[in-house]
Amino acid sequence: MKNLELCAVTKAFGTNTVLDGIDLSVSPGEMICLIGASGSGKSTLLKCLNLLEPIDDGQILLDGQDIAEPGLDPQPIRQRIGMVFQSYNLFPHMTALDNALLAPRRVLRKTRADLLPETEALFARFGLADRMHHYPDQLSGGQQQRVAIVRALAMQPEIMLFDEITSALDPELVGEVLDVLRQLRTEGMTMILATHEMAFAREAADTICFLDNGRILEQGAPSDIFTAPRHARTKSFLSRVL
Ligand SMILES: Nc1ncnc2c1ncn2[C@@H]1O[C@H](COP(=O)(O)OP(=O)(O)OP(=O)(O)O)[C@@H](O)[C@H]1O
Repeated sequence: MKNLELCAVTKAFGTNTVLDGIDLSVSPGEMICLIGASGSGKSTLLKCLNLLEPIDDGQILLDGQDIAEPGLDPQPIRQRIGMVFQSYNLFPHMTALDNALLAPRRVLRKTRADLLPETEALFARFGLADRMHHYPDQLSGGQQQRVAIVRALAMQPEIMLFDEITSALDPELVGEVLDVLRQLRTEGMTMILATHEMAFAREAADTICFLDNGRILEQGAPSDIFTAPRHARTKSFLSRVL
């Protein structure tokens, strides 16, 4: 059973068609890397899945339910599909722990005491046990991004979306954030990420989707896409970035 299915998803900003009939099936535990040139629609696709952008046509089926139907309350869906952005967006006046507790307290309506054991365990799992009580400006960029991931995981999502989460980091901090993704993958989290980290995509993804002008031009195992791309445009993109 596929748990997320996109059928002919279309999205335009004015006359600019940014997603042009995207079909994509996402299996439980699968890691999909979206690759493609700047402006090809990767971020917009992730935002549509998180209901931050409405789609114009098509369906987004989560366990068979069309979550893109106008008028649906996005909140319960966002609980199930978490998203992490390039900018960590942590509240500067709150500790890392309080940042992570905020949404579950409000949305899941659980008390701090109820949430503490599992949230502390999340910090520990991602090597942040000694940083929980620090404020964002006391943390490195890599640590802040890992806190942002922990904050999203605290909502116990079934699917995680990551939008260029290492792009703002100094090169020496990228590895620690990619390690979190590797760990989530071994734990069976379903993930879709937009990334320019080709080496990581090649090593860690189950499926690579190459986006070109709002279309998935080709998709497949990294070994196929990276070694024998079928389309000239994929080839040309890879020759520029590898
Ligand atoms: N809110 C918006 N309003 C108007 N146009 C937008 C908006 N968001 C994105 N676009 C346009 O949609 C297209 C796709 O942008 P998108 O950010 O999805 O690409 P991307 O593949 O993620 O690029 P990058 O790798 O640079 O992040 C671009 O032409 C962009 O200018």
